[in-house]
Amino acid sequence: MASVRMASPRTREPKKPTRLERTKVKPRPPALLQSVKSLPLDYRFTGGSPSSAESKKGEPRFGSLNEKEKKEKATGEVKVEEESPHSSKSSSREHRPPGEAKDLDDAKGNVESPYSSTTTSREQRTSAGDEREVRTSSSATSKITAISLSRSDSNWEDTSSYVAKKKLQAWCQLSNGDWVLGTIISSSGSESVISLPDGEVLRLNTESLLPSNPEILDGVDDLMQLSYLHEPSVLYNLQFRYSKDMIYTRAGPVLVAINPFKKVHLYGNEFIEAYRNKSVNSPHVYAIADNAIREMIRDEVNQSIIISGESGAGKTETAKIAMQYLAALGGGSGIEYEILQTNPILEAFGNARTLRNDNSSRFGKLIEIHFSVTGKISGASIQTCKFSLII
Ligand SMILES: Nc1ncnc2c1ncn2[C@@H]1O[C@H](COP(=O)(O)OP(=O)(O)OP(=O)(O)O)[C@@H](O)[C@H]1O
Repeated sequence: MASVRMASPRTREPKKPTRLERTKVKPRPPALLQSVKSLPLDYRFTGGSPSSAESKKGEPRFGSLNEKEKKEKATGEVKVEEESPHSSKSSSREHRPPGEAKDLDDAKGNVESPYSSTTTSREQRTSAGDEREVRTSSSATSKITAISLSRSDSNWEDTSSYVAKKKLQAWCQLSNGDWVLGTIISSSGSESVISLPDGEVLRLNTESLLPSNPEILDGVDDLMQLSYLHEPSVLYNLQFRYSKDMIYTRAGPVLVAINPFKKVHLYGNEFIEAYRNKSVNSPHVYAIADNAIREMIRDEVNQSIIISGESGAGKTETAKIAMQYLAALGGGSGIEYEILQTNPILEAFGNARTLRNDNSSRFGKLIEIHFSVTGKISGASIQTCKFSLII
């Protein structure tokens, strides 16, 4: 027996998007990046890894690009649990990544994607089985708190000094919390003079500057690839990708998703086939679901996918997307269609409009999808629960 569990619990969150507005990340000079609000000053982010933004030839492309951008470059059970404690954080920038968006353009037949939110996923394994957690958070205005790093705890002093001496670009945080990428003009002693994109020149403590990653790392699909992992670098990378409709980014085993609040060409049969055939390796919910079902069949161990995030982050939609993939791979008997059709019924009775989400789930869900030995869906069960926190 094996099972894959998908859960989307809400985490506590402030009532309104406040932190995101505090961090402003400005794109590199050549890039069309816009300043992005980030977490409060007392927050620090640490990112994951880099990944090439460019998609491989022959692979379906993810994310839609405008013309200008184009030019630029067994036996088991699957449990789907959905709750919705609002708690995911994320911030967004208006930087746009080059690679994955192109994949989306090439992908045709993504007619089935009414989704447009961001999500984050994690993978956890237990002795009883594999467990994955997916955290979702609202788009550009959400905050990313999963990875935090305090400056005081970091050892950027030496690096900052080097950056200052080389007159390289560095991140500096303004009094309002916004992050700005500036160019170091000079550095003497503990002070550095930095020029901001808007022409403003500031004299700051050299130690307060954070080194920027080389441009070649802009838009990497895994935050782990970033040379410098700190709040502005993570925010910059996420915003860069988001601007290219690349809403999914890896942070090691975790999948970070930014809610686009619009239709993105990332879903549909063509993408499902692409991930099923392993012809594409871009971060995606499909990839998470694919790994879960493959490991379930291979190891005969139940799998869990946990989706978490604040209200409106896209947990419910992400769960649907994952179920869509599982149904496509394990379907055939027709029961998968019935399972998918439970969503509108549950939402009709259990959803309500809130300040944060017009279609907010007012209950938690644990969906179990059972598979036969051959890997086909044999049944499912859905459990609901109340939320202790109602916003
Ligand atoms: N992948 C996506 N692509 C496009 N839009 C999305 C996507 N995910 C979410 N959205 C949009 O965001 C809205 C909120 O998403 P969703 O209801 O899934 O959030 P939630 O985290 O479940 O919220 P709550 O906890 O309040 O139930 C959706 O109605 C949809 O318009």
